[in-house]
Amino acid sequence: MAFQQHQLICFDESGYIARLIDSSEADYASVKQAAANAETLTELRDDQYVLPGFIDLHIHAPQWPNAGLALDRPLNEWLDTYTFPLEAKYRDTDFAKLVYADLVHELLANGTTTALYFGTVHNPANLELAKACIQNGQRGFIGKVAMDNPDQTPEYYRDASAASAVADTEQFIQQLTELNRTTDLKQTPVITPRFVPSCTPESLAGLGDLARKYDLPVQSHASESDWEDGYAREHYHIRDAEVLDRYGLLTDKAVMAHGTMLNETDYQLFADRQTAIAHCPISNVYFGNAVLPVKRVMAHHVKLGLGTDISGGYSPSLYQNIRQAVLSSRQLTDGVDNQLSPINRGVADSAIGLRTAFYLATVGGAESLHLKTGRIAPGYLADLQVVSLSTPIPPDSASAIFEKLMIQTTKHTIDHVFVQGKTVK
Ligand SMILES: Nc1nc2[nH]cnc2c(=O)[nH]1
Repeated sequence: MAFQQHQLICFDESGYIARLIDSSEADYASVKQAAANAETLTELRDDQYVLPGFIDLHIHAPQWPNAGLALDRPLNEWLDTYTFPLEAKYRDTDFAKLVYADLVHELLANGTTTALYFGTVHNPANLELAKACIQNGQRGFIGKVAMDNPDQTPEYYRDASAASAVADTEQFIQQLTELNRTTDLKQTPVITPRFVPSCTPESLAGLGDLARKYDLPVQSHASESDWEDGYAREHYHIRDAEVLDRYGLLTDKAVMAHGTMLNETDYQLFADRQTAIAHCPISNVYFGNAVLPVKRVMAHHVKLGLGTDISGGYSPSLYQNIRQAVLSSRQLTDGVDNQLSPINRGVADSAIGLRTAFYLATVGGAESLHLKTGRIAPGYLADLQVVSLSTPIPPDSASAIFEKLMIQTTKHTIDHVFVQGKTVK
């Protein structure tokens, strides 16, 4: 990660970064003047900094109205009590339109330029999410949620059968392909079995086939909580990750959320399949039953990004999740039971720093989605955020500026956001 001062970042017509021009280069002044003349120059103040836009690698769009509410039950009870009743409301497309416009706007305001979304079972509502992304200027990866297991889903909110879960997923792929003809900001359909407990073996198999047929990304949850981890062992007699793999769902374009209870064998499987994990550190405090050992996962060369997991996580800000990723990793290192001796209390050498957490929110997410974004470099998408740092005494080094930005940025100090070269905030 490098800090550069007084550079021009030039965008091309397709929204990519064409060139970075240092102030020592011969044409710096002339290129800057030409941009000023064409009224395409954005000039920054001394207290403003450019960062790559963030990639939210796991978010449930329909749960936005519940963000900050109802986190008092374990995962399976929380789904039944709070989450499924809310998601069922998206059969009303007007309700979906209202919520999704607000959510996409909020994420962009927080510097999130790409998001990997779970929708609901309802395709008209999922299409509204895609339209909200296009209208507000965000790159969305969007999944029609598949959940057809009558033992684990309520009658009022489930796919009627495995066949209809798969057919509706295929319909959504086609609908999004059609919608994409109207825009340069392509929205990507994602194969989305909710998680192993919500699905029958038949729907998991059908969705694995669709992922292969269309070569599309896949998203689901993996070994989040003792309960989910135990469900696979009880019902399939293998581990959760192995169930997903059995049905062709661990691909190099797959992103599995949480993974807090994955073991070393699972990490190796993820690495072999080049499947990514979406780390959701705020949500994991509530439902994860453990801290994801980010360093250990990265040592296995598993791709890893950062997600808000609205509304299991309460904040739409990846800055907040960057901070929590660091905090949780420090508690993992030290341990939390003060009755134990320091040597037995934690998992040594688990702490990560802000740079690693920032990497997850940018490059880690981008690589998980095979996107040329997350870096400020020629050939990368111009997905950027301009943040300001108000401080009476300016920090005296690039690393101090970076640290303060990571800890103190709120949506109110994010001044501009660009997606694919276009201003969206
Ligand atoms: N955190 C979280 N975990 C899940 N597992 C299955 N569905 C969900 C969900 O909506 N949120």
